[in-house]
Amino acid sequence: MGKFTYPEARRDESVVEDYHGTKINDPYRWLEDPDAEETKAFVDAQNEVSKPFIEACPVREKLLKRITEVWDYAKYGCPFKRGDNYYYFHNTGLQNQSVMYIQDSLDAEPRVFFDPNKLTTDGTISLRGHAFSENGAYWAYGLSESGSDWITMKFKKAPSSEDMPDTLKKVKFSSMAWTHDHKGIFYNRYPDQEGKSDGTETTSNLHQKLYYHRLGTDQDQDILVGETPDHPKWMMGAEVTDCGRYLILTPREGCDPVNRLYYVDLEGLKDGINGILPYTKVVDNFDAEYEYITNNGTVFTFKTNKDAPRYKVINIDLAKPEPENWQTLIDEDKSAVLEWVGCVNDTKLVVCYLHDVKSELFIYDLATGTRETQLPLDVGSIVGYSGRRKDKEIFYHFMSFLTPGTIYHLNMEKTPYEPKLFREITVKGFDASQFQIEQQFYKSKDGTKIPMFIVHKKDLKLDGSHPVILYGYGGFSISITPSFSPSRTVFLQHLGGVYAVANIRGGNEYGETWHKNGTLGNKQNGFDDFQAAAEHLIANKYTSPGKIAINGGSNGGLLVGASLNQRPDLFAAGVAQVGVLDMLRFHKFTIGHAWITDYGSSDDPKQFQWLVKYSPLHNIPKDPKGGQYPAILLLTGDHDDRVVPLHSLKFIAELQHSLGKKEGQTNPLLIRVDTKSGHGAGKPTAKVIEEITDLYSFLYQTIGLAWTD
Ligand SMILES: O=C([C@@H]1CCCN1C(=O)CCCN1C(=O)NC(c2ccccc2)(c2ccccc2)C1=O)N1CCCC1
Repeated sequence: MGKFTYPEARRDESVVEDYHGTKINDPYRWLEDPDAEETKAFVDAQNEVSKPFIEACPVREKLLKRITEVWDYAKYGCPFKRGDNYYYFHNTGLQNQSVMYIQDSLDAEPRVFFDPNKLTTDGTISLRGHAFSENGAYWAYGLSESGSDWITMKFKKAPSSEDMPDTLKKVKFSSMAWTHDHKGIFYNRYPDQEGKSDGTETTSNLHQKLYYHRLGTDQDQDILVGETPDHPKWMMGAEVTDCGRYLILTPREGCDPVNRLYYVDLEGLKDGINGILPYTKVVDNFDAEYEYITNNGTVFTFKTNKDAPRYKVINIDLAKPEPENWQTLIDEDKSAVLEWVGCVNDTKLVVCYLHDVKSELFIYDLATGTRETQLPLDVGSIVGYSGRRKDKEIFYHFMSFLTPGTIYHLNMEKTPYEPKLFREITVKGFDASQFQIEQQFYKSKDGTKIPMFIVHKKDLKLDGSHPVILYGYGGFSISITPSFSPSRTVFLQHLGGVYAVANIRGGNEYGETWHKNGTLGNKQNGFDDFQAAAEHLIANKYTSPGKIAINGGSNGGLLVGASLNQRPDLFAAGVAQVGVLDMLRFHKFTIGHAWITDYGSSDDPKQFQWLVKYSPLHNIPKDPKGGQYPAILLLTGDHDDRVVPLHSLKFIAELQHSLGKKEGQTNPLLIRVDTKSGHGAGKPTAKVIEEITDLYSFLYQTIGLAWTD
C-alpha cells in the first residue's frame, strides 16, 4: 500500500475546553460549521483522496454489477387493510423507493396508490411515516428529502389517492394520530428556528410541541394541544385508542425505553379540541416504559418493563389507576424478551418474543392472558406485521440470513390456527443450500456469555485464512436480529467471506438489563464484547488479525471507532458509517441530547470521566500496537441530521494529523462524504448500492480479498 498524502487541515490550537478541571483541545472545532467555505473545501479535498482509492479497486465494476444483480429481486411488505381496501409496499427490485399499491381484495388487480419515485429523478425523496384515518378515507404521509429527519406532512384521499392541499412543515420525530371523526390529526412539530432546517444544519432540536391539524385548514391555524416549556428535551408521543375515545400521551426525554403516561378523554371535551388539552396523569415519572396495546372501556392493556426488564403485559383500569390496582396479564418470561404485542380479532393478542435472538410468535387470549398457541417459525426474525383489533386476519413477514423473506397470512376466525404461505420472496441465482448459519456463544472479558451469528459457505476449512466482516451495534435497546442482505451474499459467494454479527451488550437481546449493561458507565462492556468476538473468531480459526474487518453504523460507528483505537493489533480494517465519534460534544447538535440516556453527558463531571476514556476523537493511539492503525473508512452524508457529519470530519482530521504522516502508517485513513444523503432511512437504492460497492471496494484492497466467479 503506497503512503497517502492527506489534505492539510488547519489546527486551531487556541480552542481549549475546560471539562471540570480537565483541559481538552478541540483543534478542528471549525469543522462543526457545515456552511463554512473551509469546511466545504475540507470535504471536497477528502473525497478527492478517498474516491480514487476506492475506484482503484480492480474488481469494483464486477462488484457493482454483481451487487446490482443480486439486489434486483422483487421485495414486498405485509398487506394491511384500511377501509375496504388492502395496501402493500412493493419494489420491483432496483426502484429507488418502494411503491405503495392498493387492491380491492387480496387477489384483485393491484394499482399504484403512491409512488415516491415520481417526485424526483434521483429517488432522494422518501416516505417517512404514514397513517390512514379510521374509516380509510384519508391518508396522512411524511416526505423526507435527502434522508433528513425533517418531514413535510401531506394528505391524500383514499382510495382515490387524490391530493389534498394540506401541508405541514417543521415536522420531526412525529406521531400521526387521527381522531375517529376523520376530521383531523395529532402530530408533533418543532418551533421555527434561526437558519436552515433542511437537514444540513446542526441546530439542536428542542421544545417539540403537539398540535392538532384539522383537514382543510392551513397549518398556522393548527391547535397547540400539548407543550412542555419546562422540559425542552421532552417529546410527546400521541396515540388515539382503538375505541377512539381517548388520546394517550407518552412523553419521553430521550431514547431510553421509559415514558410518562397521560391521557385525555376526548369525549369529555365540552368545546372539542380547541387548545391545550386537559390531560390526566397515570404515570408521572421515567421509571419504565408503557406502550398502549388496546383497551376495553377504562381497562387499558400495556406492554411494560416496569419491574420486568424482559417486559410483560399489564392492565391498568383508569377508573382506579393506582399501581396497587394494576393487574399482570402476561407475566415476564425469564427465558425470552417480549418484543411487541398486537390486538387482533377483538379478543386475541399476537405476541412476539425474542429467544436467544430468534423470533417466536404466539397467540394469547386478551381476556385471560392465557397462551393459546405458538405459530411455527424457522430460525430467524419477524420483520413485519399487520393486523388491528378490528381485523380478522394477520400478516407477518419472516426473514433470516439465508431467507430473503416469507409473508404468512393467518385467518383468525378459523381454529386451529393454520398460517398460510402468502408470498415467498426469492433472489434469482441465490442458493441458500450453499451456505450455513451458526449461532455460537462466547465469553466476553468479564465472563458474560455473548451470542454471535456466523454465516459462511458450507464446508469451510477452519484454517484461519478467511476474511471476516464482523458487524455490531450495541446500544439504544436495539437488537440486531437475523436478516437477509443481498450484498452480503456477494461477500460470502464471490469473496469467500465469513460474516459475523455479535449481539453485544447495549441492545435489547436479553431485555433492559442487557441494554443497561452496555450503556453509561458500562459502555466499555459492549466494546469488550465486540473485541472478544473477534478473538473468538481468530481462536476458532475462522480468520486471523490481518483478515478481519469490523463494520457498524450510527452507534455502531462509535463501536468501530473505539474498537480500532483500543485494539489496532486485532483488526486489519474498519468501516464506520455515520458514526458518533466526538463523545464530548454529541449532545449539542440536532437530536444528540436524546442519546444522553445511553451515553451520559460531558456536562456532568462523573459522566465526563466515562466519555473521555473511550471517545474515538480523543483516544487515537499515538503508537498503535501492531505497528500501525488499521485501514479505516468513514462514511457519512451531508444531510445526516441524526448524527451530523462533523463527527466523522473531526475524527478523520485528527487521525490523519496524528498518524497520517508516520512512516509505518501505510493503511489508508479515509472518509467518503456523500451528497443528498442522510443517516440511512429512505436512502434510494442507487445510493445504497454505490455505498455498499465502495465499502467492499475498500475492504477488497485493505484486507486482501480475492474474487471468485
Ligand atoms: O438515532 C439514534 C437513536 C437510536 C434509536 C433512535 N434514536 C434517535 O436518536 C431517535 C431520536 C428521536 N427520538 C427520541 O429521542 N425518542 C424517540 C425514541 C426512538 C427510539 C427509541 C426510543 C425513543 C421517541 C420519541 C417520542 C415518541 C416515541 C419515540 C425518538 O424517536 N442514534 C444515533 C446515534 C446514537 C443513537
